[in-house]
Amino acid sequence: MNALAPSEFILNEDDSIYHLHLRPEQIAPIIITVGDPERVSEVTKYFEEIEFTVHNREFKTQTGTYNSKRITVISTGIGTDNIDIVFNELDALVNIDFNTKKIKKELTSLKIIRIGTSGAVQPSIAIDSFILSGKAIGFDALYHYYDKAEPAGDSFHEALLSHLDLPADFASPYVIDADQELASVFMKDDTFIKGITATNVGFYGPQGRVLRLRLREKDLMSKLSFFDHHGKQITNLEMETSGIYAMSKLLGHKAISLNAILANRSNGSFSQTPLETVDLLIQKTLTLIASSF
Ligand SMILES: O=P(O)(O)O[C@H]1O[C@H](CO)[C@@H](O)[C@H]1O
Ligand SMILES: O=c1cc[nH]c(=O)[nH]1
Repeated sequence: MNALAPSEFILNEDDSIYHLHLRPEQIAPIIITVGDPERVSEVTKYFEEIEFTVHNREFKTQTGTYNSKRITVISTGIGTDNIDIVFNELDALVNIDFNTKKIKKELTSLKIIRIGTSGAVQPSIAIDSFILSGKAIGFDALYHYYDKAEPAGDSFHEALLSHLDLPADFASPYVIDADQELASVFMKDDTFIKGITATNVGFYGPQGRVLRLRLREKDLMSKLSFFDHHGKQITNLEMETSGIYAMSKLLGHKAISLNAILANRSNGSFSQTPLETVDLLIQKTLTLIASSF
């Protein structure tokens, strides 16, 4: 194959990749993603060693060692548009040769774990609990831009589309599963609830929040909470998981998303201890990584 053109595979003057500002040797095989750049050091404060800190725009990265395992922690900022950048560039860091600018023959598969915050849509899900997204429903359009082998008719997806019956000018929601192997490692800890996560394209209107603007699809939140396909219900809302699952599936990486439930939209409540809840999820995640990989 030809070398990738400088307009497609973009390197900075120091030969780091365009947005993340990272070089291939700076990436570990285990990646933790967080939304908030401030959360990166909340994870790495538990590391024995931090090799470096690189920060460009919303993308802050630290690689270090926890319990002798090399781990990279990176912030994605908010939204699946950022996920497109982070995942293409993380993949390029391991699967494109930075000298020849060609795709490597032997591809590397990363283990990727998101530690995020989220709002529950079912009344039974307690504030400050933890959900592992077994499936993600993408209300964003990211997955539609990439060529893929279409899955054979999935009855869950078909039932969801017909239940939601969205206007034709909304993106058509897509559904992608978590990596089963990684999910089973984390489900060994019975504090995780296995859920179905809706990833929305905004925090306000797209998640049914009304401040000053009125909504077009006024009953979208109740449609999400009442959807039931043979006992499978949508549990929570956030803004990155579908993109993470889509890009990981397309690129051959293994991903799971862990959600600290800070809001419950069905009863209007919000966590009294958001920082402590996220910290507990961080500690649980690091312990499971250390004991399982
Ligand atoms: O806490 P993070 O990881 O950013 O996740 C959630 O919080 C943000 C909204 O407040 C969105 O990014 C949503 O996905
Ligand atoms: O309600 C919530 C809480 C956290 N993150 C979201 O995207 N929504």
